[in-house]
Amino acid sequence: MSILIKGALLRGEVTDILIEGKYIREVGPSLAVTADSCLDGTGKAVIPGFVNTHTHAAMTLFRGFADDMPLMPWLVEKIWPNEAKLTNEDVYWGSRLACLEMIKTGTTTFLDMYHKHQSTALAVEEMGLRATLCAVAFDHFQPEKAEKAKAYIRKSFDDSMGYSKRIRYALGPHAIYTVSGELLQWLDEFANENQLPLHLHLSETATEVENSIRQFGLSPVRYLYKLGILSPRLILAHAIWLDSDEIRMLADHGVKVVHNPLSNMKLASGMEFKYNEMRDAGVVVGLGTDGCASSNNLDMVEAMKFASLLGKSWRKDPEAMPAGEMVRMATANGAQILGLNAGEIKPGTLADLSLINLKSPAFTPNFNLESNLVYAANGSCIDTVICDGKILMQDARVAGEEEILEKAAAVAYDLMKR
Ligand SMILES: CSC[C@H]1O[C@@H](n2cnc3c(O)ncnc32)[C@H](O)[C@@H]1O
Ligand SMILES: [Zn+2]
Repeated sequence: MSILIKGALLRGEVTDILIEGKYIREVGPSLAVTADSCLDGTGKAVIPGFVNTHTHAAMTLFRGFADDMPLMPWLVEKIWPNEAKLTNEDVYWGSRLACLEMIKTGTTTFLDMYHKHQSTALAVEEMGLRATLCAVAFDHFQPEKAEKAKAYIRKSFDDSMGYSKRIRYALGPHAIYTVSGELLQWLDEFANENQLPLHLHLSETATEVENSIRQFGLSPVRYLYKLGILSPRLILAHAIWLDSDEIRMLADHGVKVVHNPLSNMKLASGMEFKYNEMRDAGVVVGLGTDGCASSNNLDMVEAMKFASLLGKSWRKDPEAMPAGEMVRMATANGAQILGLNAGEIKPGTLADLSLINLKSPAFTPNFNLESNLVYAANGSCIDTVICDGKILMQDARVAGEEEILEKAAAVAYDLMKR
């Protein structure tokens, strides 16, 4: 199967793009080739698909359910009691809704940490996206729960899941306040043996850091260092409350970090994400939305804008976090974090890309595409999405979207009544 995109704007030039199978084969002006199908790129710009490197897809079911609260009361009083009631069917429809929202806003890949990840896998398989899905682990410092968590992880990776290569797996210990050091070390060893990423919430709030010092005698990154689990496989979400030595330790061990500006702002977890310091130290930083119960949507265009404006504001520096770096954080950096040959439009990379409709106020005039994308637009500018060489959305329409909206709303209302 081949697709020819004709006459789209790429890095300021009118360009053709030939996709063959899963890959971008050729990029250039007026390609003299034929293809099975042709997309008219006139009045459109092509960008790499966004890589959302931290979310909880099925939390779409909790959108608008528990707003205006700080992290721990929000989790303990509102979210966890309802997550305890989730069925596979709930997670499946919540994940289908998340995939729909991601496709409509130009995301082609996501890193997910959520319960019943096999149901998310089914949704991702059907919706055509690419994802790395964490098998999650909690033990709340109780040895019998740690044994159950280990058995769950072993079983998850024994079962042959039989999905396409678009779906990969990872381990998702929730946080250092819900997972014991012993279980974290076991998971790290399992991740090492099976070449899996390990994804963890860390240093999200000042209280988490204070508690870590009280409980373990060390700040969170130093605690992970002592446990011996800082490694290039480790992907940290949030990582707001870090000092300069901790940033150095992350860089030295090749640890990756994901910035979640909307959730950090809405839960008032912290503003001072030290992007410049991490970038300068050599830490690869990706961008995430977090789940819809804390960021309320999965729009990576909005996340780029919030990341940039928040970074400029707290530093009192308008030069901080410029648009071009935000686009890289949301695309190439995310692909690098997940070990994917994607995130750039060039021959040989995976055909994961979007077309922006430029015929809109946000892109008029279009002196600078990245500026308009980050500072003026939102995810509704996306017209066409291709993932793994397949068209998932054309003319801003995704097949079956009405049914997904209907079913996801029904399971969300039913969950709250249970
Ligand atoms: C291990 S399943 C994922 C778990 O994480 C919870 N969660 C969602 N957002 C956050 C956040 O910002 N910090 C910590 N934990 C979060 C989610 O509700 C699931 O229980
Ligand atoms: Zn999270």
